[in-house]
Amino acid sequence: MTKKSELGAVLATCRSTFVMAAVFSSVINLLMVVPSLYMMQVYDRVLHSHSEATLFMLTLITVGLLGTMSLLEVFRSRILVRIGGRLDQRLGERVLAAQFSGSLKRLDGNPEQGMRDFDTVRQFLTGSGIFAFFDAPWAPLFLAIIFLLHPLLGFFALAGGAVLLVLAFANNAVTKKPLASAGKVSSALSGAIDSSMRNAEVIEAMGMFQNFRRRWAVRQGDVLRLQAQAADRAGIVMGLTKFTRLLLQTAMLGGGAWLAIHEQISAGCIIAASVLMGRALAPVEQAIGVWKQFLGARVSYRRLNGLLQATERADSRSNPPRPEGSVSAENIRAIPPGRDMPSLSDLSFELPSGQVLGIIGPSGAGKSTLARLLVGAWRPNAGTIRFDGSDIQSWNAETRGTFVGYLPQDVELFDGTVAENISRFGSMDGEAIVAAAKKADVHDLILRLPQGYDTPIGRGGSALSGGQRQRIGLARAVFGNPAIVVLDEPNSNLDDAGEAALVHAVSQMKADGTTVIIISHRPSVLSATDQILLLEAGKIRLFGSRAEVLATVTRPVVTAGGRAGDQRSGSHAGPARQDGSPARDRQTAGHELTEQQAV
Ligand SMILES: Nc1ncnc2c1ncn2[C@@H]1O[C@H](COP(=O)(O)OP(=O)(O)OP(=O)(O)O)[C@@H](O)[C@H]1O
Repeated sequence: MTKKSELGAVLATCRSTFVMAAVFSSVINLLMVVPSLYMMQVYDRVLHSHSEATLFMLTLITVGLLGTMSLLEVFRSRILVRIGGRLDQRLGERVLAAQFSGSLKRLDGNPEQGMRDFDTVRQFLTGSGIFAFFDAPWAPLFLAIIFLLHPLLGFFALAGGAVLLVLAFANNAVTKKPLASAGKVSSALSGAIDSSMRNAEVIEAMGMFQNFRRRWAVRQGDVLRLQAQAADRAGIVMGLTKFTRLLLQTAMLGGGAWLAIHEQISAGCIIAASVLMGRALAPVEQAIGVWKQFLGARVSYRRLNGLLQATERADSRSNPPRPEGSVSAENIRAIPPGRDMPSLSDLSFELPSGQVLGIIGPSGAGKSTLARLLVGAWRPNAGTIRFDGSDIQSWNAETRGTFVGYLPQDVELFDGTVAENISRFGSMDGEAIVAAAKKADVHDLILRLPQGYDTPIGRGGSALSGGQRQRIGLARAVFGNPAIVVLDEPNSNLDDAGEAALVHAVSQMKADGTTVIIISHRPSVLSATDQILLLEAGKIRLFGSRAEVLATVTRPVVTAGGRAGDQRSGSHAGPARQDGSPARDRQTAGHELTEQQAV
């Protein structure tokens, strides 16, 4: 299976079910020919024989045939439902994974759409709309039979089909624009509602609800106006379509009667031609009804194919053995999604296994960006992050997660219990969960929660305080004794006790030989580090042992004087600069570190 045709290949595996549905369609359509011609005979015979018994018998047989056809239609629908099941089984999880990975990479074209696109394609393939495509190939047969009955009737049916087609295109043309605009406004609106629901507390606290309501009402008004415009236009075309169909049927009966009066056809032919024309035009009518659905499904199919192509399958990596924990960054350059300027450039450093590295630097220096790169959440635009010499991308995320712990700046716990969150929603190994909680020094805190480890924490961890979330997030990061742990400002919400617990946890990890990378400005936390890396404007300003870096960073109070300006150039990555430009160093880190704070 090539990556390019992944979706097509899965659909191909559904081919047998499609074929069965098509076979049933053929039988139904063939059966349709039989009763029509049969009814022709019935009426001719009855008209000649005047026998009520014959009429009764033949009518019964015709009803039997029509009943069989309806049963086959039921089977046809059931087959399509099976296709839906197969699609789900084969593709559903893959699409979900592609959507996740596409969102992570912030792929163009809204990867969040992935599952919705999948549903659209599936609904079309398994809905009644697809019957139009099964039935359409039979329309020429019905037309041909009408032609055989009488060429005039054949031309009439053909012209009727053409008129219906024109109406279908007209319907599409007049509704396309307002519907597209309504869709755009409506999806922006639902995004805005989502965001206001997430920030409901801010809205309440600052009395912003009425403003939001007014904004919503204006945009919703636009959606309704555009939808009404499309519906009005579609209504006119639908009305015209209905009228045309009735006109065609009546005209066919009238035309048939006229031909019968002139003895060109038998009376039974009138009935047969009318039934056959109904059947020939049915797919055209059906197609009119589902045309929009078809176009939507086609757009979704293409978008989904693009998403599947852009996101590789998770199991294609080499997955080297679990690393000891040495970390290196080589010439890293990282441009955040949607930006032109790099947040990090020319960044290289090496950290031996088991060391604790502190990363400091002013706001926007690129610390969180570096953290995301180090755990593989983002990929560098150039350069490589390695664990024990292997590119971290050579592990798939699931394997990498077994030896990497990460506590992001926004902790992000998920809906579930405390235990589920700590175990990362994996196997509920009670011992490992408690061990992680103890390592993060949060065990006692958890026991004090209403249901201990089974306490549900609500969406986003809303049932917990900021500090509690952060400490449980730390337990999640150290769950399973990872070899490398990256903590992004793990103490931003912690009180003194929490911070002491954090320092204790870091010391314990260090004792266990875990490599810890910790972004923080607090001296108490930095006291646990072996090395410190000072980032400034996306570049390494200083990198070296804690004592050296902190000495350089905090020296300026004594020496700042007139040296600030002339020392500004020449900063580059490397070990702690003994010739550092103190005033500048002071400037870069001084917002966060004072000489009193520094250890
Ligand atoms: N998801 C993102 N999308 C776009 N730009 C981003 C994103 N994340 C970070 N950036 C940009 O990258 C730069 C570095 O941001 P980063 O969050 O890494 O800084 P930081 O040093 O962690 O700052 P802080 O100490 O305030 O958390 C900033 O200019 C920021 O605007």
